[in-house]
Amino acid sequence: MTFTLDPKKLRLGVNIDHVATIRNARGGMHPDPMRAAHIVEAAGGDGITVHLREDRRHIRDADLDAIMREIRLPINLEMAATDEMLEIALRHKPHAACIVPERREERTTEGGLDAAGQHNHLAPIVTRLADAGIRVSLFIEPDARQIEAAIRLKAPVVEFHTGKYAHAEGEEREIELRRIADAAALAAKNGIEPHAGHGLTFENVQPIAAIPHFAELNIGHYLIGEAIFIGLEESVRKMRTLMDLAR
Ligand SMILES: CC(=O)[C@@H](O)[C@H](O)COP(=O)(O)O
Ligand SMILES: NCC(=O)COP(=O)(O)O
Repeated sequence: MTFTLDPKKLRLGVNIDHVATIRNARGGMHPDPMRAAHIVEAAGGDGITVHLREDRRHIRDADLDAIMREIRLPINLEMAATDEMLEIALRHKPHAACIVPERREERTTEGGLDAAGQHNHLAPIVTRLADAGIRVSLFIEPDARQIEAAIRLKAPVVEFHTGKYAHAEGEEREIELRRIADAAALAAKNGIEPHAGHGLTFENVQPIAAIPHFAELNIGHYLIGEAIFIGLEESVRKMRTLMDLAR
């Protein structure tokens, strides 16, 4: 399926991985990530993000099959740069594939991809995804060296890892925010569409959403956590409103 994206809109991609985390804690089918994807669609989310981890700790292959079959929103598949994940992406042909670093023992994605250090490994993967019509994104740190590597790799999109910003406070947070804003400007100047994500919440999203170059934010863990208290529809709608107010 092809999508026409509104260049003026800051899109909200909702990462539904952690619905599967809760399901997997007990086995069985509840709560179903597909139901979450349908609610996101109804609540005004612009896309669904899933990270099919190598260890399948949350989203599994059958979830991806169902999402690709039934959901009418653009799907952003986060994937490690491995042969297995490349084969899965080429089989499903999602709207976008975001290449992320993965370490089996990490609790969550701890930083950006070393696109500069892994050029030779990443180049054929980026090319094969792009040749299949998949919009390739690289999940990188907001760092000029990594943006230059993305330019060399001809990636049309980068997603800046906002984890350091999300965990910082006071002056340190301001420094991280400036780093992200400068990186977004540099990417945009070089024809790369900047996205951002990781660790974003109702409290910290607005300064990121206010950065004019950003076209998309991908947010998951917090939205699913808040859904326990206010419902998923309200959680997505509230994030959407905060993002719109920041623009
Ligand atoms: C790349 C990234 O930031 C997302 O994949 C998100 O963090 C998903 O959750 P896990 O890190 O728990 O897989
Ligand atoms: N790429 C970031 C993402 O998909 C969501 O990260 P988080 O909001 O779950 O931390």
